[in-house]
Amino acid sequence: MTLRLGLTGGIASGKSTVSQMFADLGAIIIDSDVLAREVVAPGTDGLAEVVAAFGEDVLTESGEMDRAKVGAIVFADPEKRKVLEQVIHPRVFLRAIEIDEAAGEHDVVINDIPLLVETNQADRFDAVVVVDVPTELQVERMVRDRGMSVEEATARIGAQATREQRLVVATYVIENTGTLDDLRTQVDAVWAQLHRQA
Ligand SMILES: CC(C)(COP(=O)(O)OP(=O)(O)OC[C@H]1O[C@@H](n2cnc3c(N)ncnc32)[C@H](O)[C@@H]1O)[C@@H](O)C(=O)NCCC(=O)NCCS
Ligand SMILES: Nc1ncnc2c1ncn2[C@@H]1O[C@H](COP(=O)(O)OP(=O)(O)OP(=O)(O)O)[C@@H](O)[C@H]1O
Repeated sequence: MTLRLGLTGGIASGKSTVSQMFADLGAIIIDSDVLAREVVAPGTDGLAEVVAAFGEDVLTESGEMDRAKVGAIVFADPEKRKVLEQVIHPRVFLRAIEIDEAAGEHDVVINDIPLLVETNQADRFDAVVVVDVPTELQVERMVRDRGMSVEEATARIGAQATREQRLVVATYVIENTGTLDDLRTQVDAVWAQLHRQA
């Protein structure tokens, strides 16, 4: 039986790092952030819809979506964020299902979905893994690694579900407050439990 997992957590909680650790153990990863880029790549109907909604100004000179510009617009205005999500989310969902359905019978498929709770997807998985970190650590990582201001980092966190809302749907919680070795120990433990569950 294919085992289907949802993996979620707040921005900069460590989802991609955890995904990579599961991939090293043999899981197939479906990364929603990657799909969200593919569905607005140049030449897609997704990008055409973004331009129809936000104007040609959100394109770079080479015709790509200017992510910094769109980010500045949508994280300052929830209505505009909704417009962007209405273009991107259904397309990401369909692509994820397609990839998921192609998985083999013995595979563990991990769907890395930052907005799993916000988009109400917990029920479609056999288990949900939540990567949990204190908000201050999220801000610290975004400022240190992504050149964001504290205000920008706080705006992104404010656009997401709370830690508590995510913990409600968690089958497994991974606390990412220690070292990468601590993180790997927890990933290994979840992997072992999943195989007992299967
Ligand atoms: C606004 C955009 C252009 C900013 O691009 P940028 O390259 O700066 O960020 P990136 O896409 O790498 O996202 C980084 C993180 O931001 C957070 N985030 C992204 N979109 C959203 C959103 N709509 N609401 C809340 N948080 C979000 C997620 O934690 C995500 O992991 C981009 O995030 C986007 O297209 N968002 C809408 C699609 C979406 O909801 N993606 C997230 C899951 S599918
Ligand atoms: N335990 C840890 N110790 C030190 N650095 C870490 C740890 N976990 C993650 N990081 C670092 O924190 C940053 C954020 O991690 P990562 O990219 O995995 O988060 P994410 O949840 O996937 O982010 P996003 O929501 O933007 O997709 C990365 O630079 C990563 O290397």
